Amino acid sequence: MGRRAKNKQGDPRPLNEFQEKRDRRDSSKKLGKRKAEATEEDVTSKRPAKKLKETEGKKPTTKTKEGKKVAFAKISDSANKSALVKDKKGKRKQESEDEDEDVMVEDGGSSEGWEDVDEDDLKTQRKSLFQDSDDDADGFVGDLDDLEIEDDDDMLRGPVQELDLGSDDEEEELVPAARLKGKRSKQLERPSKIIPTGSDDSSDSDASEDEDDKVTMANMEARSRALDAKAAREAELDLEETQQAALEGEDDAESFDGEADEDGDVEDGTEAFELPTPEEREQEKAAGGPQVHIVQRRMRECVRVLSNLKRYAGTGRSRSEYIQQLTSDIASYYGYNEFLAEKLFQLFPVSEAIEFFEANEIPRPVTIRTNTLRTRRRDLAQALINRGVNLEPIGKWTNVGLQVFESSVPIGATPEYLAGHYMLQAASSFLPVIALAPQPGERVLDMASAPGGKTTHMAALMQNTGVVFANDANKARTKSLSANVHRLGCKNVVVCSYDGREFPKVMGGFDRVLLDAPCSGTGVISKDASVKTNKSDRDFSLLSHLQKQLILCAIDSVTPDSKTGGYLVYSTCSVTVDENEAVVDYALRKRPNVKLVETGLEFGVPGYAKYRGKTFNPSVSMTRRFYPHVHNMDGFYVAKFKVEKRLKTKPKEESTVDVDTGAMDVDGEAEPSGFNSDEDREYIEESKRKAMKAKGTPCPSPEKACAGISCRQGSCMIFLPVLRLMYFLLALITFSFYDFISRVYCFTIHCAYGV
Ligand SMILES: C[S@@+](CC[C@H](N)C(=O)[O-])C[C@H]1O[C@@H](n2cnc3c(N)ncnc32)[C@H](O)[C@@H]1O
Repeated sequence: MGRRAKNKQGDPRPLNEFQEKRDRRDSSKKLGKRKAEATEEDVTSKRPAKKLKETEGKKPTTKTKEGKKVAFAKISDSANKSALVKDKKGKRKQESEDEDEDVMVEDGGSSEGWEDVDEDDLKTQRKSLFQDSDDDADGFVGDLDDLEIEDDDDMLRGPVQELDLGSDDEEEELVPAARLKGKRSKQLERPSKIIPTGSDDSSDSDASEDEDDKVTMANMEARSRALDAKAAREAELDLEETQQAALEGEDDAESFDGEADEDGDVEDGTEAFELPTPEEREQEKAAGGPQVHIVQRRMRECVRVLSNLKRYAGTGRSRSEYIQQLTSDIASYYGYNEFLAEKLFQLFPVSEAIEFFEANEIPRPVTIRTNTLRTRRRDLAQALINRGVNLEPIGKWTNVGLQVFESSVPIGATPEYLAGHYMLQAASSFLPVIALAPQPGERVLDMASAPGGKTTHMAALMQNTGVVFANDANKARTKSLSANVHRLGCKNVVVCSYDGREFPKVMGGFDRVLLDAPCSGTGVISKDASVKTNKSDRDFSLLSHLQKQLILCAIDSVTPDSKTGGYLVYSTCSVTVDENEAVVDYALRKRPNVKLVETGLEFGVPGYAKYRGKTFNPSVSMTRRFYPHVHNMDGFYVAKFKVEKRLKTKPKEESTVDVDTGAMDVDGEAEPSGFNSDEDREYIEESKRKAMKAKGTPCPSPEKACAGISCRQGSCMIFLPVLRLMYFLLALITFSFYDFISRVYCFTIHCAYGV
């Protein structure tokens, strides 16, 4: 429930609150505690309509019991217990279906909680939803520029799948001989809903029993007594089970986290966990991969051991061996390639890493952005509610975002959508535009803009004044960009298609530039699971290199003389350090005329100023990271730069800087090039020369001909005049020599013949 509750739409925690929570977490170090906290959040993040329903004739005591039963079902280690719980759950469902509905709302994971919102609820919502504007918003959300309408159901289903590291037996029951073959996520083989529903098969059994044995006047009294006795027995069992669940829940939670309790002691009787031997691993492989429940148990054990290696590690085993086993199991359990599983695992403390991987299995909420060029959020919400769309403002941090919970119409094809009243857009995509804060009348560049979610947002903030150059290197993608620009009625947008690295040569002098860079997409794995397997070390190197080139060109496109701006925002939908902090740090080193400034975003985790032995510029902590498991939005990164006038001094020599800061370079080698100073000119000249050669045009000048061969621009500047002088002298000498010879010849002729 803890993780599920966290992934439920809730207010984005502001940075300080998030940090407080982290501090609390660090001090308590108990998953049990996290669960308790999450429960509180869960209650506060419930939607108004459901709250209304809960207060109508519900039995809170039963609700609590049910909730605990769910927890028990999840964490139970015994197959018998598990079966018992399921059986009993079914019975309870028969007794009261309403109760189940409440439980689901409370657990916050299931769509059923919202499926039967009736007219009255909708009316109540209509009245209350926007009366106090954003103030009642509890939300946080995900990216949907390319939302498939068929996926709506999935997107709306809510977070019901989760790694249940303590429910091995249930898993076994459902997938008896499931083995981890290949890279397919085992999440897919898990039940889509852990929370019991009204359609539970077992719920019917009692009914049929009762029907067989018909009620007559004669047996009525006896039956009634029997039913009373049965109810009393069940109540007793319920109580017993609830207490047991509470106890085991705590135990399991602690053993999952493997962390010490409040006194700093660990559970008594916990034994060391022995890793499988190489032979055992071979056997496992030969048998077609480990079974799901074995992997789950091993992951849980490794997490526990890593929390206190000294105490729980097997004899002679090192931390790295447990980490290796854990990342390998994460890779097979969630379907990642081992390289990426390890790369992402390294970003977080051990138990948080599991939460991150879990969150990637859950779709982020559906969100839309009101196009203020065409309508107001309140009017849009009303229009959509009238069409049967169940929605709510996203959160206080945006006054244009709406989260869609449920819709009886395809949200990407309503008349309002077609009329450009909104954009289907992930909440994370709002962030870089909010950070950039383009002003009316400015000249703005969106360097990598297709399909235009952020471009159209900027145009709206600028109230259709000034100009936004919406560029994208991919011509095909500029079609959807243009379509969106037209649909949303943006009149201040110019669409163009250049490689971003050609800026500012093609045009420059912008007040603000947004570089929403092409990236690996490790922040949007819940939307595109192919990222799990198709990214290699080389991809990250190439992307990081491209991002470094683009960011320098983006910086150079900003005019430091801007009266109102002079800003660049760099963003990615990736969580890796190579694509984020390393790129930002590189830009700071290569362009001494820029500095990082606060993004102005109210929440987000500070960027890494140090990471795995690398030290970046300390100001990198001003950048912001966003995570699915923390903010319930796509993984995202935002950095904001202020561009100032160039100083005469040259940027520090790369090698020195690398030694100083230990910052990462492309492919781990010396940085190949930026687009900068004398060094860059050489590369530019070379590419010009190549382009001219390709066109069959002769190279226009000796400088250009020699650029890119081996000489540097600086040495050419000295060498060429010397060479020219030598030619001149040689010519003079040659001329003088010929002149002398011809004179001698003339003199001889004159003497000999007297002519
Ligand atoms: C993350 S997407 C941009 C999303 C866009 N900002 C939005 O909000 O809708 C990155 C874009 O960069 C474009 N791209 C890739 N390489 C590029 C380059 N060298 N120059 C400019 N754009 C590039 C891709 O075609 C892609 O559309």
